[in-house]
Amino acid sequence: MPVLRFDNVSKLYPGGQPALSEVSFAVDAGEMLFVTGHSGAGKSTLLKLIQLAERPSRGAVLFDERNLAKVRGGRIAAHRRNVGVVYQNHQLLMDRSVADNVALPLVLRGMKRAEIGKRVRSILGRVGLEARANALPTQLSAGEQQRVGIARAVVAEPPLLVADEPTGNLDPTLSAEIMALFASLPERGTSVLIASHDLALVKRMRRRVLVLEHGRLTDDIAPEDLADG
Ligand SMILES: Nc1ncnc2c1ncn2[C@@H]1O[C@H](COP(=O)(O)OP(=O)(O)OP(=O)(O)O)[C@@H](O)[C@H]1O
Repeated sequence: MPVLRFDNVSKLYPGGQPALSEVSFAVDAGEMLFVTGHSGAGKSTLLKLIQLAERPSRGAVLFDERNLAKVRGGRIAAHRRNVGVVYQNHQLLMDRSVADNVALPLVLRGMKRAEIGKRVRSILGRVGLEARANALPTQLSAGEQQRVGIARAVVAEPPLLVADEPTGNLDPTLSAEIMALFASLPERGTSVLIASHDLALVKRMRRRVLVLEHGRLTDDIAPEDLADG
């Protein structure tokens, strides 16, 4: 069963060209894929619809086959807990330790302290930051800060992780490392959808690629059909 499905989705912002036009695709549980396209193609809008930061003008976004149009009011927060988000500038709390930042989604769920400590240590180990648990984000490099952002997004094991230009501020070596970290997530059951304009980087990952052009989904490329380059 798909974890996420776009069914003929269009999005028009007031006074503008359509940001998305009749977009349809499905994401299976445990799948990792990319959405790529030039600036303004509609990538961020697509991710915002998944997080209910925006609503479609036409068509439906389905999460676990439930139409998100029906998710309103207090249930929006519950939906957002099912979608881990990684931002380009990671949006960490700069006056809180690495461990506190990563613990946040678990604290919001009301988890017991001992369990939170255990989970935070485990995820920091997986992203290679166990020795930096008590550091402040400002004491970390840009790549390490993004690792904290990823750890925070996946610590509660959401069924879906979305990332908007997660390597936008990183050099090519660090970008490849961060992408490899994302690639290790689906085997734990989390589906991963990453928006990036860096087609060369995306192609190297050998995963499914959705291509947006002026809001239209013009290609849905299987890994085996990706050309080198
Ligand atoms: N809040 C908004 N109000 C009006 N127009 C918007 C709004 N957000 C985005 N748009 C327009 O919708 C289109 C798609 O924007 P979107 O941010 O989704 O593209 P993108 O592919 O993520 O671009 P980038 O790579 O530059 O972030 C653009 O023409 C943009 O100007």
